[in-house]
Amino acid sequence: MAVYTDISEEELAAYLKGYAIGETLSYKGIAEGSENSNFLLHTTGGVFILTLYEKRVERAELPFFLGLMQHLAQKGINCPLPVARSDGELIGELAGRPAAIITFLEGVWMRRPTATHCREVGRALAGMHVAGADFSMHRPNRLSVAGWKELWERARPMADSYEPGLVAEIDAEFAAFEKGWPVDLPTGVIHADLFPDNVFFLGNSLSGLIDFYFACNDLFAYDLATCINAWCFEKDHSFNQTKARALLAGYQSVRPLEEAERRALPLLARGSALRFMLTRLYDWLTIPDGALVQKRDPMEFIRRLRFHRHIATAAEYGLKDA
Ligand SMILES: Nc1ncnc2c1ncn2[C@@H]1O[C@H](COP(=O)(O)OP(=O)(O)OP(=O)(O)O)[C@@H](O)[C@H]1O
Ligand SMILES: N[C@@H](CCO)C(=O)O
Repeated sequence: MAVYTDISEEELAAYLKGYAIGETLSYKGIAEGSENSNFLLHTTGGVFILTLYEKRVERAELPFFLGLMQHLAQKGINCPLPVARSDGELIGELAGRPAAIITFLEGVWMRRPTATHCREVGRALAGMHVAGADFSMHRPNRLSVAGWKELWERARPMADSYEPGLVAEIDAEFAAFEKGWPVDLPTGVIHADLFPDNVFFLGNSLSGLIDFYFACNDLFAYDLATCINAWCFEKDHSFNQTKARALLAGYQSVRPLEEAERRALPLLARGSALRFMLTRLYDWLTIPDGALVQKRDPMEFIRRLRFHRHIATAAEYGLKDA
C-alpha cells in the first residue's frame, strides 16, 4: 500500500480552495504504488489523482517531473496533465508534504502482459524518447552507478544476512560497472521506471504512461534495458524471448537503435537489474515489518542480474539486425 501520509476532510477542503476544480465529492487512498501517497479524488470539476510526495522525491525536483508531464502531454503522449493552482503554481503543500493534483487516466495495468502489450510498450517508450528531445529542463539520474554505490554502501553490511554471498557478488558487479559503463550513447529524457504498473491499457491498446518520478536525462538504451527487465520475465523468473523481441521491435519501429546501443544492451540490462535490486534490498532491510508499505522482493532482480551476466550479445534478447 502506499498511503504514508493520511489527510483529513478538513485538510483536503482547505487545500482545494487553492484550485479551481470545485468541491470534494469523495476521496480515497490508493493502495498500489510504493513511493508516494496517492489519493483518487472526485470533485465537482472531475476525477483527479492527488499525490503527496514522500521520501525519494525531492521538492526541488518536482518542477522537472511535472513540467515533463506537461511537455509530453502537449506532444501527444498520453500521460497525466498536472492541474495548475489558482495562483499558477503546480505544487502546493498538504499535511506537511509537497503535493500536486494531476488528471486521471483511464485504463488498467496488465498483470499478465502479452507480447502484444510488450510491442506497444516499446513503441510508447521510443515515442516518449523522441517527444522529450526538446524538453528544456535537465535532471541527472541519481540512480545510476554513483547512486547505486551509495545505496549499496548502506545495504552492504546487512546484505549477506539476506542472501549469503551477496556482498562478494555485488562488489564484483561494481568493479565491472565502474570499468565498463557506457557514457557515449544517445541520451535524452528517460522514464527510468516503466514497469507494468506504470502503463495503462484499454484492451490491447496502450492508453497512457504514469509515474514520471524517476524520469531523468540518461541513456535511451538504459530505459529500454529496464523495460526488458520489467516486462520480459515470467513469474517463474524465466526469460521470455518472444516478449523481448516484440518490445525491441516496437521500440525500433519508432527509434532504431544505433550499433553501439545494441552492443551495450546486455551490460545496461545487468546494470538496470542491479538498480532495482538495490532499491528493493534497501527497503527490504530498512522498512520495519508490519509497516503499511508493500515491500518488493529483491531476489527477482538478483536472478535477472545473474541472467544478463551470461548474455553475450543483444541477439540473445531477440534483437533483430537493423
Ligand atoms: N494519472 C493517473 N490516473 C489514474 N490512476 C493513477 C494515476 N496516477 C496514479 N494512479 C494510480 O495510483 C497508483 C500508484 O501511482 P504511482 O505508480 O504513481 O505511485 P508510486 O507510489 O510512485 O508507485 P511506484 O511504486 O510504481 O513508483 C497507480 O497504480 C494507479 O492505480
Ligand atoms: N518499479 C520499482 C518500484 C518503484 O521504483 C520496482 O519494481 O522495484
